[in-house]
Amino acid sequence: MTPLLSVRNLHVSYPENGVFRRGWRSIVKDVSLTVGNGEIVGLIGESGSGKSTIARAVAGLAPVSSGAIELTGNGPRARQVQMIFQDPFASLDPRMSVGRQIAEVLAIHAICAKDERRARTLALLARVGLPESAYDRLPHAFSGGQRARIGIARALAAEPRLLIADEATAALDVSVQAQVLNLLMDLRDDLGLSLLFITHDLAVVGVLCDRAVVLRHGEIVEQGTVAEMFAAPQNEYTKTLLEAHRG
Ligand SMILES: Nc1ncnc2c1ncn2[C@@H]1O[C@H](COP(=O)(O)OP(=O)(O)OP(=O)(O)O)[C@@H](O)[C@H]1O
Repeated sequence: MTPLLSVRNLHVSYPENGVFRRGWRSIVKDVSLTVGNGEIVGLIGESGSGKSTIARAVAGLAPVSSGAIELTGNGPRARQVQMIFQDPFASLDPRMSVGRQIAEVLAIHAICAKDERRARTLALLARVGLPESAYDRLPHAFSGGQRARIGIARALAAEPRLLIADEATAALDVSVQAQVLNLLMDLRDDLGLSLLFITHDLAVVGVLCDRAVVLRHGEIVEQGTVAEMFAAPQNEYTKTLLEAHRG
C-alpha cells in the first residue's frame, strides 16, 4: 500500500554563520522514510541530530535543498500536516480565548460555515477531553496536560492526515504524559491519523510507536519496527541509546 508520507533522499542545508558566507552546513543528509496511513513512527536521536529540521521540512516550514516529500492525501500540505509542540502555550495567543483560537483554524482552512464554527470547536474540545467551559477561557487557565490537549484540538481543527509531534509530551509528568499518549493512540484508531513523533524518550517510543527511525548527525542510522529494533538493534548507536534507556 502506498504510504501517506514518503520522504526520499531529503537534504537540508543552512548557510554557515559568520562574517563571510563560506558555504553551507548540511543538517539533514539523504534521509528517506515513510509514514503509512494510521501508522505512528518515532523519530529519535540526540539533540541537534536534525529531527526538528526533518519535521519542519515535512510541514513545509524548512527549505529543502534536494530530495522529495510526497503526501498521497488530497488538499494542501498546510492543512494535511499539522504540528504539535512541547509548549503549546508559546504558540497560543495569551489574550484570545481557547475557543476562538481553535475556531480561527476552522476559518483559515474553510472547514465549515461560520455559524457552525462554535459547535465544531466544542466538539473538538470534547474530542480531546476538555469541557465546554474551556471555550471561553484564556490559555493560562489550563495545566500543562490541558494545554497539550488544546494544541491537539487546534491541530485537529484543520482535519489533518498527519500529525507531527515535536517533543510534544516531554515537559509533562509521567502520568499526564501517559494520558496524552493514550489520546493520540485513540485518535489514530478512531480517525486513522498518522503520527510522526519526535522524542528523546525511548520509553515513549516503546509504548506509542509502530516503527522508529534513528537519526545521528543528520543521517538515518537505523529504522525498523519498534519490536524488532528494541529486541535486536543493528546499529551501534541504536544499541547505545537503548542501553542508556534501560540503565
Ligand atoms: N534555521 C536554521 N538555520 C541554521 N541552522 C539551523 C536552523 N535550524 C536548525 N539549525 C541547526 O540544525 C541542527 C539540527 O537542529 P534540529 O533542531 O533539527 O535538531 P534536533 O534533532 O531536533 O535537536 P533537538 O532534539 O535539540 O530539538 C542544529 O545544529 C541547529 O543549530
